[in-house]
Amino acid sequence: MDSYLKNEPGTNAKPLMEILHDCADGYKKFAAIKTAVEMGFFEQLTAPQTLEELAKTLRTDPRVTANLCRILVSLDLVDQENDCFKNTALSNTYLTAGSPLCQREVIQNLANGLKLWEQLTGILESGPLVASEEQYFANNLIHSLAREALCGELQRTVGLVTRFAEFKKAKKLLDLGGGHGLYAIAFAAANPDIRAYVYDFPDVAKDTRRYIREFRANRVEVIQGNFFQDNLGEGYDVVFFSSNPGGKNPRLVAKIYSCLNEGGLFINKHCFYSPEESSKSALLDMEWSLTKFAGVAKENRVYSFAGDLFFEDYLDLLQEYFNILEIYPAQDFAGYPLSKIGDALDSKTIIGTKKSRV
Ligand SMILES: C[S@@+](CC[C@H](N)C(=O)[O-])C[C@H]1O[C@@H](n2cnc3c(N)ncnc32)[C@H](O)[C@@H]1O
Repeated sequence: MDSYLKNEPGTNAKPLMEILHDCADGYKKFAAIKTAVEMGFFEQLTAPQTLEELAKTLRTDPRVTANLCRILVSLDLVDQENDCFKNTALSNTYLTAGSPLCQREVIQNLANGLKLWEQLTGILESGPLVASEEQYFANNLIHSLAREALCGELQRTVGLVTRFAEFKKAKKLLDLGGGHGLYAIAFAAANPDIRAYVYDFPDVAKDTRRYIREFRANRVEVIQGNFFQDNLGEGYDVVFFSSNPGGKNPRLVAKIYSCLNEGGLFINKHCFYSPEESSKSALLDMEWSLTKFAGVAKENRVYSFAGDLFFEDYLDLLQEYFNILEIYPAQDFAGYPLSKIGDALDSKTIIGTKKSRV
């Protein structure tokens, strides 16, 4: 044992210490931002305040409050001028409750993910936690997706679709597995002739209606159903299908084809795999495998479900039903590098028109 006391280790500890330092640093910064959001720091700091004023209004300990403010200054979320602190443009836009772009749901969603990671030992021993798809999506996920999409992905995606002549003359649009419905809402806003329908599970409908009210979208309605089992309706000029179980599933292609009018647009926006691709991210794969759905079976890679096709095979199938107009890579529309966990990386948006006969 003496040799451990006398001699420095033969293997340098620095790489390990760097990993651990980054982990601890990230965790502390996340806790600081989450706490500041939850305690209302950013609402207070829309106007300059001294530490004493801030601590008094928030009823917080002045010394700990001072330290939190210093962290927020180091992260460029708060500016300090003399004795006063106030929000930067970044936190004013994305961290104050009144802003439609407020990302507090994203922060909550990240925290929900971390809580799952805390159960990793139990999950390793006993297997993934089970949720029904309906419950899983009815928690905070769609709110997080909604607010994150508003940071750029939604506007870019809508911009890709609205340039097509078929969209300009469309009257009826289906946002399949639309969740928050913001895509349907934005499409309806871009074309005053469109009536849009957001199709999702019954448990999600009340949340979709909240967004419809928030954005005063009076030409957007909700359809409740399970798209694997139920009818999708008919007579659509556009079907938009983004980030869903079933997005790469061959069973839904003919169903989507049937609900479209002749020449109608199908937009499929999903994260695809090629046969030689084993993983997009080990961390995302792990988080994906911490839970499983009661209905649709997940595969081991992030955003993969049993029965999914590889990109080339799915495209071959689509081409039997649709004339493919464009395939846009992720950088043309996705949130990355805005995306909170880089999970939009490698998505594609495929746009096609319905063939007259198959
Ligand atoms: C990841 S969210 C995507 C929401 C939105 N399309 C977007 O791109 O941000 C998936 C949505 O599909 C819905 N969904 C999943 N499976 C479904 C099914 N079988 N039938 C109807 N909706 C479903 C979920 O409830 C959820 O709202």
